[in-house]
Amino acid sequence: MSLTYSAERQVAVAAVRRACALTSSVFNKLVRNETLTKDDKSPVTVGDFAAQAVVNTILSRTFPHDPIVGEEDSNDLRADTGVSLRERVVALANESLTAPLQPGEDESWGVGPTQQRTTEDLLAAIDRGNYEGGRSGRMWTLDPIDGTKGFLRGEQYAVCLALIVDARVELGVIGCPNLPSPDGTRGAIFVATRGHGAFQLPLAPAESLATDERGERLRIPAFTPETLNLLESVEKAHAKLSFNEKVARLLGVTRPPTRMDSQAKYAALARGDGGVYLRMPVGTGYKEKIWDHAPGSVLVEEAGGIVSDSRGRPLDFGLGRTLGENFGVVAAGKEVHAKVIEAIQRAKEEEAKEEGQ
Ligand SMILES: Nc1ncnc2c1ncn2[C@@H]1O[C@H](COP(=O)(O)O)[C@@H](O)[C@H]1OP(=O)(O)O
Ligand SMILES: [Mg+2]
Ligand SMILES: [Mg+2]
Ligand SMILES: [Mg+2]
Repeated sequence: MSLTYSAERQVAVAAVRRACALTSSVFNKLVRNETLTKDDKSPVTVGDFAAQAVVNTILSRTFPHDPIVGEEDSNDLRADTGVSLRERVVALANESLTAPLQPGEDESWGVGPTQQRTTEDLLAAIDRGNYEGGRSGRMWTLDPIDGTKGFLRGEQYAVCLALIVDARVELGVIGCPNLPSPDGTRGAIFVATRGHGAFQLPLAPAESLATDERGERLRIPAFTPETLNLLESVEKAHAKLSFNEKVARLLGVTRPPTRMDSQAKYAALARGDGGVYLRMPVGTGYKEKIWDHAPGSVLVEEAGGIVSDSRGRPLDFGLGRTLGENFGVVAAGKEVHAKVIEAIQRAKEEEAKEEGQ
């Protein structure tokens, strides 16, 4: 029987919940000059930095020896001579960390409010995320705001955390503050432990909720070509959407794709809102990051699906901070997955013919 990782699950869920509350409140107050552009031209906000400081601080209290592969680092904040960005991050992180005990939190796992931290403590906490990754041992991987562009548009984004042991993802937690539910509310948290299923929990649990709540179990349903549709990026620079169109046609898909930012796509797939997550490289040599796929992959696998690259090879989380040689990502229920891999081959042949003309 596989390990249940109960302590890790409790701590990870609590950390993601606190970070989601933080990012939601930041969005409502965000001003233009609280966003920086990183060297790779992608945006990062005070919310990304503060959420990474909060999650890493919470993880490090219970698991002080676990390394963390986090997306952000503190270099730009330290270099910020205007002080304002840095101080905003510190204030936001402290507000989140010192907030009273939340429903669903269990102090016996070392989860709950902490003391105020200094600026240096919090910058160091962000930099706990600088682990290079690798094939052996335990490590966490964190994307404090996955889909920053979606976050800035007020659309989908996710706070994503996973525990990887010997290159295998054992636990994944995805907080989606803006994901709509059929009952008209917004926000949900998704949790999967390898061998123990995928679950959806309320983002803000009711006061009465027991601390060992398991939530609603998720299973990917069966699809026909009529009910199937693709889940894909909003940003054209992140995935080759013209290729997705070919694959959809070859699969006989008639419904339009659902475009959403972030690993909310994996969450939607796990609960049956869309049948295929397809992400093909745009050809710029960008290497996918482990924090962009680790929690989503265990969630979909535990909901009965398969996650691979576009050639059908498993994603390799043991190569460092990136997925290395994996080419694209395909996630879907078992039957659909095999058909998608086949359709990708045919779409590639079509593309080669078109280019040869
Ligand atoms: N050039 C790129 N190609 C593919 N993905 C990228 C690229 N630049 C950033 N990303 C990351 O892709 C993910 C978003 O993909 P999607 O379009 O599916 O939402 C994010 O993790 C985003 O980082 P970030 O976490 O900084 O938002
Ligand atoms: Mg980013
Ligand atoms: Mg990301
Ligand atoms: Mg991010």
